[in-house]
Amino acid sequence: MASRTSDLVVEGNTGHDFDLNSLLRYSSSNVSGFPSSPSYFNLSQFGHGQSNPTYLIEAGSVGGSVKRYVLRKKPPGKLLPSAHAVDREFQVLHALGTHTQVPVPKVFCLCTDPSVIGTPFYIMEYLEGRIYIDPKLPGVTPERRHAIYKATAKTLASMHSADVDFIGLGKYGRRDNYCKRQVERWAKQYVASTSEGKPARNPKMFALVDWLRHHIPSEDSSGTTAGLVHGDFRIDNLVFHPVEDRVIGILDWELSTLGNQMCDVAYSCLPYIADIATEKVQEGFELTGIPEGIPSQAQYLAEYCLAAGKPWPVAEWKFYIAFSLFRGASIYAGVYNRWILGNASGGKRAQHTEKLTNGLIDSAWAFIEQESVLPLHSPSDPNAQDYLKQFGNVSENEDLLNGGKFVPSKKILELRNRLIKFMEDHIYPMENEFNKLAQSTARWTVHPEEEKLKELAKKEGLWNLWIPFDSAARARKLIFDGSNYANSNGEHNLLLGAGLSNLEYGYLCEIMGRSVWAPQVFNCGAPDTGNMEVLLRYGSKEQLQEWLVPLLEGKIRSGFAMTEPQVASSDATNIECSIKSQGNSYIINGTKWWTSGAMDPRCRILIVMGKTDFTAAKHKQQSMILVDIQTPGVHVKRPLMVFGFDDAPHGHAEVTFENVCVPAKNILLGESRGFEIAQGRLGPGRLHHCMRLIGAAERGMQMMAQRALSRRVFGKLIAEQGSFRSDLAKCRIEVEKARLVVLEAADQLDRLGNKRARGIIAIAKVAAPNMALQVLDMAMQVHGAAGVSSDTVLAHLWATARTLRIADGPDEVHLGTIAKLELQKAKL
Ligand SMILES: Cc1cc2nc3c(=O)[nH]c(=O)nc-3n(C[C@H](O)[C@H](O)[C@H](O)COP(=O)(O)OP(=O)(O)OC[C@H]3O[C@@H](n4cnc5c(N)ncnc54)[C@H](O)[C@@H]3O)c2cc1C
Repeated sequence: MASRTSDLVVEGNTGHDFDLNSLLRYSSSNVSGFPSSPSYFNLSQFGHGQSNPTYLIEAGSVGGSVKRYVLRKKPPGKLLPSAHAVDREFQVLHALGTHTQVPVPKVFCLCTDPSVIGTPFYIMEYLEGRIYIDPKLPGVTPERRHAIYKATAKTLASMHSADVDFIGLGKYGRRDNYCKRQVERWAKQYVASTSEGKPARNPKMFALVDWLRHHIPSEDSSGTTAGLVHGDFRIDNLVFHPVEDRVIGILDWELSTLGNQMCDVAYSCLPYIADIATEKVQEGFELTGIPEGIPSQAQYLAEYCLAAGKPWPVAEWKFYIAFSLFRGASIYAGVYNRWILGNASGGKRAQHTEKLTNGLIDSAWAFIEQESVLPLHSPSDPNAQDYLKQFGNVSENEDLLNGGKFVPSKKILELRNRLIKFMEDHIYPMENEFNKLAQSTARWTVHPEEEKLKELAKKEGLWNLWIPFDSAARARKLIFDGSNYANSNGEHNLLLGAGLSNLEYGYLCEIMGRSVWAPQVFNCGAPDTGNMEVLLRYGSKEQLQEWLVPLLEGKIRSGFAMTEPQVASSDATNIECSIKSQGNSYIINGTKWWTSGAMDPRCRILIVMGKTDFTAAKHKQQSMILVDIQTPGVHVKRPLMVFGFDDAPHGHAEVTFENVCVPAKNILLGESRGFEIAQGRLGPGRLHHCMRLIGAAERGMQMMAQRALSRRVFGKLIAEQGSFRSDLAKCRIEVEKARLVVLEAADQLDRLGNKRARGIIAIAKVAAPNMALQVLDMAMQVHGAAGVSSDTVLAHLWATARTLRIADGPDEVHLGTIAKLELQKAKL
């Protein structure tokens, strides 16, 4: 049974005696939204946990609701060196909460002044949810147990995928030799907690230290498994949503640092090995039987490895588990010592921790002495021979038949079929009509049928499918109060998409790419998706409400203005547009071109990249700012042509900015953060182009084959000509190769994030346009003169594909990235 967060409060026990008035004064001035002179102010201590004392603050004014916050402080008294650093907890929570979708409580303020309540503390958001104290999950159905463990593995993987350099935690700790340093650190702590007059020392602990020193995995020194480490990642440090089986907050970051992430993974697996809730420490699930529904250790680990992109750790697992048990033993020895000294924050429970310490040491030795501790291969590896032996014949195993890496799920197949039908029923039949208007004098107007099709797409649930579930989570929290959003007449109109991963979207985006007219009908067109992604990831609540919501609704469109005619813009450090701070405003001056979408009559907002500081470091000069296209001084000068296509009514415009004055609140993320945002925007946006290019190529393949089967040349169908058959086959090979690369890139983007997936994204961005050009060129060839005319869609698809060897970074830039990573690998 889960405990509600509020159940964990111990009534009347504030543990320590500190000045409540002083705390109230401090909170009123430093916590945003805190009642200024509350008529009700109460403090109660959370009983769970042995670490930094944690309190529930409740404050309310007459007639208003009671607001809840959580205070976490350093314990009083003499402490072990470097322990209980609440300032570090605050730092990591702030970084993750601001820059990632990793679920953490929002932090409000850090107070390092001991005069306020005696020791440093910070105040954070109170999360109402469920906490599972017992990892056996008693009273929970098997299905939910399974979901809870799966969510735990995925949450750990998402936290481990945080790009520490990007989120400002690059110096949060040393990355290499983590285990080496940790073994010494906890050995020292154990010695400090056990000595004359203190708890007795256990000689097996020193033998364990020795074993660990000799078995540190080589990846520990190379740093290949390094990143953000939580240090105490276990199920009872997670707050689950009140009703859904997903994590809404990771708590207790006291031991967090940078280092070897496999230590976190092993630590989270300890319930399989040891039961620290009872004195029978050595009886983990693997011995007592895994409660129904909870995955086996190997399955849990496989879930994590798959989500985090980590290799199966069979060779190193003995070390990591033994290390976790050793570290646990040392921590509990410290708790027991504090209990003896009278300042353990967990109260009476601490008196049992000596037994726990020794039990963990015994568990470590029992584990080390086992012959094998994990199956040779991950259960998710379909080639795993021992898995097959364990689970029987491959052909009888549905998971293996249906669950290959690039086999879409039933949900995606169903969406894909609906999308294909929509294309056949509504898009292809309208292409001629749309084209006609786009070539007429009324070209810069929107065809009324397009808006009708948008409504239809919404009704059919084919709307905003591009939104990755993690980006949706932020918007849901910031603007929709945690709920999905349906329009007032209750139609199937989920504005935040269908909760898909980038990989899942790949199977759908490809279908949209078969027609240049399709993406915008599903609100999945460029540059809107990239711009919405920027707002979803980096926009403030106000910016989201003003601009993101109408974009999500498809009521307005947007442009992204970075490229400038006078400088080589593939290197964005060259851009010259100036964004000057002036009082409460920014003044923008510059000329942009190729601002796609700026000609569209529905275009209302531009994201402009310019320089706020021409003297700063090269990548810190740039910022991005939101500019309402109707602001005085914004001049949309002319549409640019791509091989004779102006892509009306959307268009690619030259736009000048003449003393354009916008409010300071329009800056995105803050000054000098332009490059950071560009990196976040470009990964998914680039891949969407690649996905659509696969679809464009498939359309070319289909048209080419149909033409070849119906057109006779020199007495034979083209399809009967040997040279054609060989070319067709080569095209198919290219399409399949490129599709695999694009799906792999989407999968890596989901699992590893933008930065770590940059190599494969660059490969996809070069491979997809070049493949599409080859296939469409062949399709045009087979169509003869008709192929290069505007009587078929081929020329337009080809022209669009050709621009993508330049737009979103020319091939050469991506080739440079690929080569750089390749050379780096060789240097390791
Ligand atoms: C249809 C279309 C739509 C676009 N939409 C937008 C938009 O919405 N918003 C926006 O801001 N921009 C947009 N662009 C602009 C596009 O992103 C830029 O054209 C692109 O970044 C290249 O910049 P540039 O044109 O200034 O070329 P330059 O930077 O001058 O580069 C020219 C050439 O130099 C070579 N080169 C560059 N770097 C290297 C290198 N490292 N090694 C070797 N050779 C190199 C390449 O051959 C490259 O093509 C669009 C472009 C097109 C064609």
